[in-house]
Amino acid sequence: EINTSRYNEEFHEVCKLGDGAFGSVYKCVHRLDGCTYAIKKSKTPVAGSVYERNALNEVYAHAVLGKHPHVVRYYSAWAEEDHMYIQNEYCNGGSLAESLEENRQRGSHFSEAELTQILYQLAQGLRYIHSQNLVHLDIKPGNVFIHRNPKLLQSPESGLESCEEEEEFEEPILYKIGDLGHVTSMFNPSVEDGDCRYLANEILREDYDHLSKADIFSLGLTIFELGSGKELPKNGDEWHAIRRGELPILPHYSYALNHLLKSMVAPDPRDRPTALAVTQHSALCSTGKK
Ligand SMILES: Cn1cc(CCO)c2c3c(c(-c4ccccc4Cl)cc21)C(=O)NC3=O
Repeated sequence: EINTSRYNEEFHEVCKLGDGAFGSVYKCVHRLDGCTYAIKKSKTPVAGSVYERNALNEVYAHAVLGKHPHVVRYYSAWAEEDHMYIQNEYCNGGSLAESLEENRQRGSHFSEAELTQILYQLAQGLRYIHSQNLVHLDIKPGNVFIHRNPKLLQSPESGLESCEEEEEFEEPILYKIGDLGHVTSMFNPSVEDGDCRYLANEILREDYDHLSKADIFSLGLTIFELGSGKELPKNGDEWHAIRRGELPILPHYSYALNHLLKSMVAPDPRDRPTALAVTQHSALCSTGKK
């Protein structure tokens, strides 16, 4: 029978979700369990190349980072017909990069409540990754995927009370850290620079003594970008000004949130808060967490 590949046998391909240097990602339905997954299909990397190391890092990281509400879940990986496949949890709400683009086109921006909710959830995800002595090293809007919980998006009067007890305390919208291709060990790192717009200066200078704080820096700039709606610089004077700690104030948001973001992008990584400290910050006290 033609195409006796695991991919075609086990999955029905619904549509392409994205393309990139890495390969292509497809939305697929598993023929047996009926669930929807995101499957990345990439060319088998050349043995011994940085691509192979990244591909293996990604699978090792997913295998270690089991189940967490704010990290995209991994199910399986396999190789066949000169391609590598990784089967991940499908998040139905797109990425934060798409949300950012929509806001730019509509001229709208996230509310303080939305920003603090995103920051709180992603800081929880980083707390978990760092607790496994791993670092992500490519936190950015394009690597944060959104999952809208349809059951919980209804308004309260529409029979919400009918659902299970614990569901009532779930967040209707979940933000999940994805794309673990740059993940490496906190203490025995093989660092592959992430997107330069979100890259901490010390990483560029190959100072890997505080890698978890590079993730905090990237998260701070990610939230700043969502709040400002403006493109972040890739290089030049503006890029260096931010790395000197000169972060513009976001007028639509509270002093507390602006102060927290400024501390997250402090020039000295030791001055930046840990992921745990971010989740406990006063700026996230009311709206940020349940
Ligand atoms: C481009 N693109 C769009 C989506 C759907 C967002 O609503 C997406 C996903 C993933 C990934 C992904 C990223 C990096 C590695 C592997 C995968 Cl499957 C890429 C995705 C992933 O792991 N889970 C996704 O939902």
